[in-house]
Amino acid sequence: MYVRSNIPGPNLEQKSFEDQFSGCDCQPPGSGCNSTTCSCMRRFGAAYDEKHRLVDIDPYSDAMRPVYECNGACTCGNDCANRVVQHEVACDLAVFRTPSKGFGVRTLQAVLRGSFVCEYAGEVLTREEACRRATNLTDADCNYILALREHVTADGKDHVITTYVDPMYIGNVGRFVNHSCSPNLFMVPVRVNNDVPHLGLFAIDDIAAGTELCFDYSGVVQRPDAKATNDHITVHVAPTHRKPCHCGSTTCRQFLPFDETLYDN
Ligand SMILES: C[S@@+](CC[C@H](N)C(=O)[O-])C[C@H]1O[C@@H](n2cnc3c(N)ncnc32)[C@H](O)[C@@H]1O
Repeated sequence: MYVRSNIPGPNLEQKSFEDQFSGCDCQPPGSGCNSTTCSCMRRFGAAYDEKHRLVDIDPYSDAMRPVYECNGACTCGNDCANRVVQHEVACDLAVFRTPSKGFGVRTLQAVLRGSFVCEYAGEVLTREEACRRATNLTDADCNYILALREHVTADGKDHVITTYVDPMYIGNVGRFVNHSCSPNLFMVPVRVNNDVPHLGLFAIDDIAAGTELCFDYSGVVQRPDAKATNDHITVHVAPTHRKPCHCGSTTCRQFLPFDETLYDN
């Protein structure tokens, strides 16, 4: 089943997915939203430039400021520059059959660095449901479950917020985006109406029309000059769970990233 954006999976309340944030009172046309006057942008600054591209991109850093877009309670209107991921798929994409990775996605148009491409949308799962589904997969199945971990500091303490998204049964085109050890997309959690993040995929660099789109499933983007290494891959997992990677990159780590926490309950 197709969804534009994340929806609650079993045992998750619809309420958390409804409008919860208050809005700005900036006025259209052109919204007038900017990081000085707009209450949505004032906290963390402008995330996007006037061409709707992410500013301050550093896909290789594991620290990035949160992205909060204008939302349903704002008066600025749909043309506001602080609304990007909520507009869904942003360029012409085609799903195609790859030689060794199942289906994949390619862009039919050139994509500029920092541009939003599409969301990785699906059912948001509890940890228990994510583990149950992961454990039921056979080695031949595609694994679509993505665990996003956000490290935040609040009240002087460090917290990890984990969001499990599964587009296997219910999702959008993002479910067909394959892994690469030298990706051209990276994932940014973006919040719009509530605390449930949208998993936005953005271009790391300019991408030519016809290119396959991929992101690094580990959530860590290696610098282009990095040497191939398996260091970050947990070695004590059952080898049957580890799938060979066919990304073809010269810095390929040979196996797809594997999240053992989905198998340890
Ligand atoms: C999110 S799905 C991607 C879409 C999938 N290829 C399909 O046909 O629906 C993830 C699955 O795709 C396959 N896959 C993705 N990237 C791959 C890669 N670099 N090498 C081999 N298989 C890959 C694996 O089976 C993985 O579990």
